[in-house]
Amino acid sequence: MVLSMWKNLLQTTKEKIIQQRRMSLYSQAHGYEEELIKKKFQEFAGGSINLSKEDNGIGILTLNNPKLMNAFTGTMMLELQERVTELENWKEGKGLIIYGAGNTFCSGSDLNVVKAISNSQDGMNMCMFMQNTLTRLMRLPLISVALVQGKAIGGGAELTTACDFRLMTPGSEIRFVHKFMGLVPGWGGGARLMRIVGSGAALQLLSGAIRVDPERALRLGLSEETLSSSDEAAALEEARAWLSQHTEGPASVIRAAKEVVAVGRELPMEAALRTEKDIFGTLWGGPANLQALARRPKHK
Ligand SMILES: CC[C@H](C(=O)O)C(=O)SCCNC(=O)CCNC(=O)[C@H](O)C(C)(C)COP(=O)(O)OP(=O)(O)OC[C@H]1O[C@@H](n2cnc3c(N)ncnc32)[C@H](O)[C@@H]1OP(=O)(O)O
Repeated sequence: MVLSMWKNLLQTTKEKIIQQRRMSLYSQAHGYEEELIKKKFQEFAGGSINLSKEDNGIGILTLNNPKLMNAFTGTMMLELQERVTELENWKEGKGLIIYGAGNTFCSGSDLNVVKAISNSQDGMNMCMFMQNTLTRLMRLPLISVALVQGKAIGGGAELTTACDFRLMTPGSEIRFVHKFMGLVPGWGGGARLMRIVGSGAALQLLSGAIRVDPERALRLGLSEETLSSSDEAAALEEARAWLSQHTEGPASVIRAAKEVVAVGRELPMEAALRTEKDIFGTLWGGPANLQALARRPKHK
């Protein structure tokens, strides 16, 4: 009787944590009209967002619009939301690599779309749609990596900040060009950049639209490593190898490690501690814990 009660409590705790983390940032209460903007996005087709979920728990998400440097069309924004929902429901997932087709990352919104939605209502709905989607991406219980080859420009630069880590190839560049558009980041990239590199560096990168090459990115803590190859296939293999050192082990444990850091990143201290306690409770005495105790591992 006690065991089944314990299992039910654990399942409820897990579901509670997941549900809380999945709630969208914006709803109608914020004036957000999701169905309206989704309908508008449908008018701007082109490109795709492809997701491959592998048996080893690593997902590969490809931004696929190489003719336009992987700029986001309207349907690509819709597909990104669909892929994030798929990833939220992938219980075996441990890691995610996001990269662009054609040896370049992403040049932000398709400027043809930007021109067509330059009115306030559409612009604000696009902003809230992409902030909702990228916040959910950031909160996925997977360790995520943006593999930056070529250019990550504007919204593309913002997308890199929604990942836990960035890996860059020689000659690649992250650049927040928003000021040249008479804008500031709208996909949440300003708030996330500040938390990654600090307010001073974030303000310099935004106000100066500074070209961040791999060396500068390492200095700022914006990139973890500069890969050795610029070639698409080789760079992807290097990124897989880098990620695999962080995703080896049971999915339940890897996913919980990301959750603990994600709540620590976002919640006030006492709420983060209480949520960490809940996450700890989902693992204590669980299969991975009991198997480890049976093995009595030595960490020499
Ligand atoms: C909140 C996000 C924000 C918003 O939504 O308001 C944005 O992200 S706005 C968009 C910000 N992005 C840009 O301003 C990037 C514009 N593009 C470039 O600066 C360059 O294309 C660059 C640096 C990415 C690459 O330059 P390169 O010389 O290597 O290539 P091309 O410029 O010849 O580009 C090839 C081809 O792609 C088209 N292209 C590139 N980026 C976009 C884009 N964002 N939207 C639409 N089309 C884009 C470019 O026009 C070329 O096509 P072609 O038919 O040959 O002219």
